Amino acid sequence: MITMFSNSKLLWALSEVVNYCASRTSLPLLAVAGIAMLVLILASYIRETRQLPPGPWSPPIVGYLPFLGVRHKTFLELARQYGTLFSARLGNQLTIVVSDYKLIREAFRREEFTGRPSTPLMHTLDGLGIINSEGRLWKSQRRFLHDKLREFGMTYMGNGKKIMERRIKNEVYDLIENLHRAEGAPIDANPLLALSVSNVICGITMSVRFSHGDIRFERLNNLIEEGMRLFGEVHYGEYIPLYNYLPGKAEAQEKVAKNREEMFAFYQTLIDEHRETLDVDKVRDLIDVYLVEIEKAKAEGRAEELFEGRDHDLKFFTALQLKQILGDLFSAGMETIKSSLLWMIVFMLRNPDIKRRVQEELDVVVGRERLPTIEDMINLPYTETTILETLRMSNIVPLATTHSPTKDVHLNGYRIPAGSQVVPLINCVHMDPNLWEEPNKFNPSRFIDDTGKIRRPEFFMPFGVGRRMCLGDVLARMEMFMFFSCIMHQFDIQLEAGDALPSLEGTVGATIAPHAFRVKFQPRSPPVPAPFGTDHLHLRHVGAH
Ligand code: HEM
Repeated sequence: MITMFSNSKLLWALSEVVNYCASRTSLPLLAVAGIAMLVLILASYIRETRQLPPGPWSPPIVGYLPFLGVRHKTFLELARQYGTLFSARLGNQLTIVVSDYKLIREAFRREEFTGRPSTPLMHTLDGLGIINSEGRLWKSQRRFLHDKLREFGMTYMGNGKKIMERRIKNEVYDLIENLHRAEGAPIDANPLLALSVSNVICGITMSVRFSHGDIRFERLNNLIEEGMRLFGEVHYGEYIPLYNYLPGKAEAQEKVAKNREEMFAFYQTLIDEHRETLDVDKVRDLIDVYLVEIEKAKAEGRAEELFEGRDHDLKFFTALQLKQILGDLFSAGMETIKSSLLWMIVFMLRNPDIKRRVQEELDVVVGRERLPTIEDMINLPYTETTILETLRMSNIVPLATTHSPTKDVHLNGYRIPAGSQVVPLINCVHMDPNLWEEPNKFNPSRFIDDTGKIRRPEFFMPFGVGRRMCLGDVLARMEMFMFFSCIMHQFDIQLEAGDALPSLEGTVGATIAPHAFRVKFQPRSPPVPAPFGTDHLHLRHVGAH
């Protein structure tokens, strides 16, 4: 406690008095000095707590954790009670929740809010990668990835758009072929979407595509799913470190580390293969991009400085940072798109009028002779706003990622201490009746202005905002448009007679995804000649067929 308040000269002087009295064994003086010190500590604690945003009372040690339930829902309730900026102690972590869109924008544009909280999970990941890194490593990696991913087509500008469209189109055509195979019978679309969406991101990062029924893909997916479940199990340990020592919890933690090792072994095989065939003048994917950087740094004798000197495995050619980047992009780029597409299907099943309007727009603008392309996006405002409305209502990442101030800062008159966890409550912004008319109604037209153009209000923030906003938003928008428009163009999606409408309550995991449901993909007539039998660039199939 004394070290906690070491900046207070008065406390320091008092502690000197206590030490002096203790050395002279002057008991009455010692008691008085001790009490004075306790009073000062208490006063200082109260003063500091008073400067924090208001929030619910909570017991010591566990804080508000026992009452937390489903985090984004509980936070919504607390925001209604304590306002747009509130604080709550969760175990040993102070959490600050922001639900006013202007405050979220104000905070997240500031450099100080780009830190990540220091929790046991963050330590497992060694602060490497892009999602969990911070400081100089994050800054340099974010700039590097931003530039390199643009070169691979993650841009709306120039030739890049065409490159990316070609990648996505191939996966869309494969998906359509696979959906046709179901011959209109009810299916769970989840695994097929997971495969197609994974192939897009794995193509960009590792030149790998998986086939339907591929055991390596199933294993990777199982590892990710198990990772999510295990993360749920050790979740309290993020707030109460001793929790991880309870029976069963240490094993769960060990399993998290083991799964990560297995995934990294998979990436390592691919990295080794890339290294053997590397042509520095002909980079194929993100692995090559990193290998070229690493080779360059080695040749210039600055390998130790690469990645801010954090990747201690570089000298063993195992490139830990590269593996964490591959893992980050795979997990961030797969689950999000897949869940969003599943929600689009759910909303279409629940709103047949809107489904018909989307199909009419596609038929008029694209016609029945070909499939939609990225070029059509600008002429398909109703299709595009149906995607935006899905993002608004599904809130698949309701709490974005947790930020942590790198130093004490002030926001809206309150003190936000360094190291606290700052959470933007995006679901609150997206469902606020003061910002959206009838927020519970699925209405794509709310994104269309009087001139028929698409408008994106500044309180629409599915990709987060500020310096750490989503790095893959351009890819995400292209993918969602291509997959959704082509599915809607080719199929009429329907429920099996007697099946209940899929619920709007999602399953909380890495994203909020719809509960499992079955849907029929009825080919639309007249049949569309699709350019199937696709060209898969230079991608390599891995695993068994
Ligand atoms: C519908 C699809 C997606 C949604 C809704 C989404 C949403 C988000 C959100 C809310 C954040 C956190 C922003 C913050 O905390 O300030 C984020 C971060 C991130 N996203 Fe996405 N995302 C999507 C797709 C993608 C894709 C396809 C990629 C892959 C390239 C990707 C890569 C990332 C990365 C790397 C970060 C961390 C950025 C950083 O820490 O600097 N996301 N995303």
